[in-house]
Amino acid sequence: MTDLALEMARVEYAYRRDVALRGVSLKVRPGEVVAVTGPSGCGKSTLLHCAAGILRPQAGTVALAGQNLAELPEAARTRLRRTQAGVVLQFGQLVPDLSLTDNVALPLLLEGHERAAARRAALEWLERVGVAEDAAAVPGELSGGQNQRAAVARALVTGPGIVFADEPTGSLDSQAGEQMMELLLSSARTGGAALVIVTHDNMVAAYADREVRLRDGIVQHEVALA
Ligand SMILES: Nc1ncnc2c1ncn2[C@@H]1O[C@H](COP(=O)(O)OP(=O)(O)OP(=O)(O)O)[C@@H](O)[C@H]1O
Repeated sequence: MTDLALEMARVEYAYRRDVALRGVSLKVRPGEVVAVTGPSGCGKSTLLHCAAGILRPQAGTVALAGQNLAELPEAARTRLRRTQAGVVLQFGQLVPDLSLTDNVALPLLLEGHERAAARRAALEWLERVGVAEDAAAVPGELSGGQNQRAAVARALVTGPGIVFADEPTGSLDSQAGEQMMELLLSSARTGGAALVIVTHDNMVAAYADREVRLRDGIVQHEVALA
């Protein structure tokens, strides 16, 4: 049996006063593309951060590649998160002082890969996402779209089983947004990764196999689109 890329069961998460998730369950199969939609404040980003192991839910479970995050010791959990879950945020969130190559190599270096090999792998991904000629530039010298492309390369360089993207087209115009979606989908396919995209954008949801709509911290409905 193939493990699910992601399995969330009855996940609850509250910030100090705000209850953001009230028992969310979600299964994502390997290679599947899921859009998470819903009104502002319904818990989409919180769901994504719990799924990617960035936030720890107060109740419920999250498993990546069949491994329950809560049952792992801290180091193994960090490692699983780094190697199994790629994350792309709205503004790329690259390290400003590092070149694109070093930004993309970073997750591999953190995993103990040798520097030359990490940089080679980073360059290969920068080439795939179409910004190889900017490899030596730092993020401040490049456009939002170029930085987003590098962020996609960084999310995929470790060969994760799943990529989480939070409003990946939010800072782009509609044409650049569509190019970003094509890139995310083709990159996920090349890397064999599932893709979970949090979005307000109907255009983005149209690329998904399934739409999961949240409302007030629970799944309101799921629709198969493919
Ligand atoms: N860091 C935080 N501290 C306190 N409350 C927060 C924090 N982040 C989110 N919240 C609250 O949790 C709830 C869910 O927020 P979340 O950002 O997950 O929703 P969202 O659907 O992603 O919203 P948007 O579409 O506007 O980005 C909201 O009520 C929000 O105000």
